[in-house]
Amino acid sequence: MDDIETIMRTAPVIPVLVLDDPDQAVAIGTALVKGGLNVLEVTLRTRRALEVMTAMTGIEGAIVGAGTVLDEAQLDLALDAGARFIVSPGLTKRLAQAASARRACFLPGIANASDIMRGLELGLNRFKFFPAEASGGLKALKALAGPFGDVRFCPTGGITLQSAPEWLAEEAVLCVGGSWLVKPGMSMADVEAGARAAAGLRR
Ligand SMILES: O=C(O)C(=O)C[C@H](O)[C@H](O)COP(=O)(O)O
Repeated sequence: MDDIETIMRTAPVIPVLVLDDPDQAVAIGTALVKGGLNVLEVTLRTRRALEVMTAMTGIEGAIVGAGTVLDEAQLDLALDAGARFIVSPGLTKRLAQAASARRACFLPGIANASDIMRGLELGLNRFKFFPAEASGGLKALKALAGPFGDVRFCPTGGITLQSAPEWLAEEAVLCVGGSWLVKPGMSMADVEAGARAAAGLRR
């Protein structure tokens, strides 16, 4: 079975994907994996997101999870559609308990010390730091890492290929997430080249 730490350590960058066409999604996912980014977060923000995710689970080498999971119903739908991990922008007790009951690999979002403490009470210590730049950026992450020495993060929100290295240099950061890897109008060659650049970032 997967665990969230292993998934976070698989690649330095997790592409955050907003896709609505399963065929196009498979092409994009294949290009990302070819470029070296194996962990793919499919946000449940589009009408066909679950279908997209299921289609992408067939890509060889891909570890496909669901993002923007806001409640228990979405958690169940995502897991049933083949999600190997679940990302949420925030952390609620109900969602965390449902994820634990289903033994899901769960990466909830936190933005401050109280969020982290709530997560620790629920047995969690791997979090998405979201929205990373808007919540104070690297300065805030460094400050939060002080009192919570065993906690590790995947900062997401406002991060770019240019800013990713300084985040990844932090011991508390296992990977970063970002939507910059796939933007409308990009060719598959562009997606693959962008993935290769991101996959080459050092931690
Ligand atoms: O949909 C979710 O569940 C989210 O948490 C939001 C995404 O992670 C960010 O939108 C990605 O941030 P950008 O790279 O700045 O676009």
